[in-house]
Amino acid sequence: MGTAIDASNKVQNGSSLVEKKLKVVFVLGGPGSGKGTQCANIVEHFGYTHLSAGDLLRAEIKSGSENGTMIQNMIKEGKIVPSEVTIKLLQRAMQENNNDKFLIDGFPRNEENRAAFESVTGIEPEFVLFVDCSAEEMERRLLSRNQGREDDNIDTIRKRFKVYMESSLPVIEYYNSKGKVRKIDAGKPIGEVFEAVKAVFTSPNDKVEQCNASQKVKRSKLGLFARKENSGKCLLCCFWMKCGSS
Ligand SMILES: Nc1ncnc2c1ncn2[C@@H]1O[C@H](COP(=O)(O)OP(=O)(O)OP(=O)(O)O)[C@@H](O)[C@H]1O
Ligand SMILES: Nc1ccn([C@@H]2O[C@H](COP(=O)(O)O)[C@@H](O)[C@H]2O)c(=O)n1
Ligand SMILES: [Mg+2]
Repeated sequence: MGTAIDASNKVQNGSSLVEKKLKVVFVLGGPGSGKGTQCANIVEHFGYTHLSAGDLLRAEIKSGSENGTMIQNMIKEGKIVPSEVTIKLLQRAMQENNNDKFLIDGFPRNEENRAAFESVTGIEPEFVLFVDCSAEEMERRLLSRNQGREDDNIDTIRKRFKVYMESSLPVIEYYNSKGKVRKIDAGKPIGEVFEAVKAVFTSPNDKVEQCNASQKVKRSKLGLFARKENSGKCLLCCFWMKCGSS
C-alpha cells in the first residue's frame, strides 16, 4: 500500500520503499456522456484503476462523514464540492491502490479543482479523454439511467449542464491549449465509442484534431470555442448554443 502522494507526484510504495511516478488520465465530458461506461472498458483492456470523483463523493455521504450533508446538498443542486474535499478522497483512493495508472473520471470539474490538484499532488495528466456528446442525448441517457441517483431528475440535470458549460468546458479548453485533449464522439453506440477510445489509448501521443481547421470558423474570446458562422454550434463540443462568447 502506498503511503503518501505529495507535490512531487511520487508515491512511496510501503512494502518495497520504491518511489513511483503516477500516470493519470483525466476523463471529462458532460453529465451522462458515458464517462463511467467507457472507463469500465478501459480498465478491462488497459489495466488502469478507475476513480470516479462523483462515486467517491457519494461513498463519502454513505459513510456518515461530517461532510456528508454538505456533499449531498451540493450534488442535489448540481454544484461543485470544494476542491479540498474531493482531492483528499482522490489522494486517499490512489494511496490505497498499488496501481500506478489511474483514470480520474469527472475531475477536474472547474479551474479551482484543476489548480488545487496540481499544486497538492504535482500530477499533470498524461492526457485528457474528452467524451463528447450532445445535450439532447445526454439528457435522454440520464433520464433513463435508473440507478437511483438523486441528481438524475430534470431540474438537477439542467443545473448540471449549466455548470458543465460554465465551469468544466473551460478546463477542457485549458488542456486543449496544451495539446492534451483527445476528443471522442460519444454519441454513437457503446461499442463504437470504445473503438475510438482504444485508438486513443493505443497511441496516446497523437494530438486531437484541433477545432479551428474550418475556414468558416469564427474564434471566440476563449479561443477554442470556435463556431461555424451562423450555425451557433460549438466545434469543440457537441453543445449547440452559448459556449464561450463571440
Ligand atoms: N454510447 C452510449 N449509448 C447509449 N447509452 C449509453 C452510452 N454510453 C453510456 N450509456 C448509458 O448512459 C447512461 C449514462 O452513462 P454513464 O453513467 O457512463 O455516464 P457518465 O458520463 O459517467 O455520467 P455522470 O457524469 O452523470 O456520472 C448509462 O445508463 C449508460 O448505460
Ligand atoms: N470533481 C467533482 C465531481 C463531482 N462532483 C459532484 O458530484 C456530482 C456527480 O458527479 P458525476 O461525475 O458522478 O456526474 C456532480 O454533479 C457534483 O455535484 C463535484 O462536486 N466535483
Ligand atoms: Mg459517471
